[in-house]
Amino acid sequence: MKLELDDLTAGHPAARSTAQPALRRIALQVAAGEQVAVIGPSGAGKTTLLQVLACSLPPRQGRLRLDGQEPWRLSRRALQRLRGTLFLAPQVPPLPPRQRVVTAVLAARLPAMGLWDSIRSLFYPIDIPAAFDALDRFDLGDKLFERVDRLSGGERQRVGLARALLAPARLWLVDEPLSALDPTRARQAVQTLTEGARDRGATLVATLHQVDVALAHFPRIVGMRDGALAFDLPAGEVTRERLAHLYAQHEHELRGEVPDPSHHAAAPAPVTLHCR
Ligand SMILES: Nc1ncnc2c1ncn2[C@@H]1O[C@H](COP(=O)(O)OP(=O)(O)OP(=O)(O)O)[C@@H](O)[C@H]1O
Repeated sequence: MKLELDDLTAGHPAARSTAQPALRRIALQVAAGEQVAVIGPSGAGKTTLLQVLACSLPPRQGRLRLDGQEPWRLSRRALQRLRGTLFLAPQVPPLPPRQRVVTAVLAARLPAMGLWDSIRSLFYPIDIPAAFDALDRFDLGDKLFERVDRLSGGERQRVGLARALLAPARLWLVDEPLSALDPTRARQAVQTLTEGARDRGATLVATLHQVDVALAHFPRIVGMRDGALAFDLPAGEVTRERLAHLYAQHEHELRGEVPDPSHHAAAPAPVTLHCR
């Protein structure tokens, strides 16, 4: 799916009237099948950007187009259909606690199911092998029939991500997918996500606090700060200086070892910035 944001401003309905908009005059184009990581300090507007792309928050000004269509000009039914082709993985996946993992994962397919199959799948999982496959790619095959409330936070987060592999979506919007994962699992998870999106030809936009993971796995990096785009660059051009500027006064949020691509010739040791 192709994304176009044109001079787009957006804010949350519950925000104070004196607060500046969470997104200010964003201009961004993402080609179908592209993979983009959005980084920036807390409060930069990363989640809000995903909410706008997921058509859950309308722009106040400017224009959003998904595959050339302006979602907020569509009929309610057409908007619903369009939403069925988007997959949003929020920071905390909304998994019903008493549900079995298999049912929770297969729920990702609901947008493509008829009413009867949707109801039936809540009681009799329709495609258990596919659920196992998706979970197994996140190293969770043994949790297939476990209840959601018996999983750890990191396991729940990976179940939420496994849903992407089953969703009938052309756009994956993944909000801070690694917050509950240790570094090894985080790298595996992001690898599975990027491969899964590539295999399906889906566009992938992920917000990430782990800058090193973003630079290692995503070809394009968008830096946000104070609701605006700070930069939009190939990963190889995101230097330590740019990151220092992006995270100025928020240095404690910069996580991971960030190699400086501008000094590759001198082959320096990676510089550890800070860990939260
Ligand atoms: N539901 C809400 N109601 C009112 N204001 C909100 C709401 N959600 C976010 N905001 C405000 O919008 C701005 C951007 O928040 P957003 O969650 O998009 O940032 P973020 O970059 O995703 O932060 P984090 O990295 O901490 O998740 C912040 O100033 C925040 O206070």
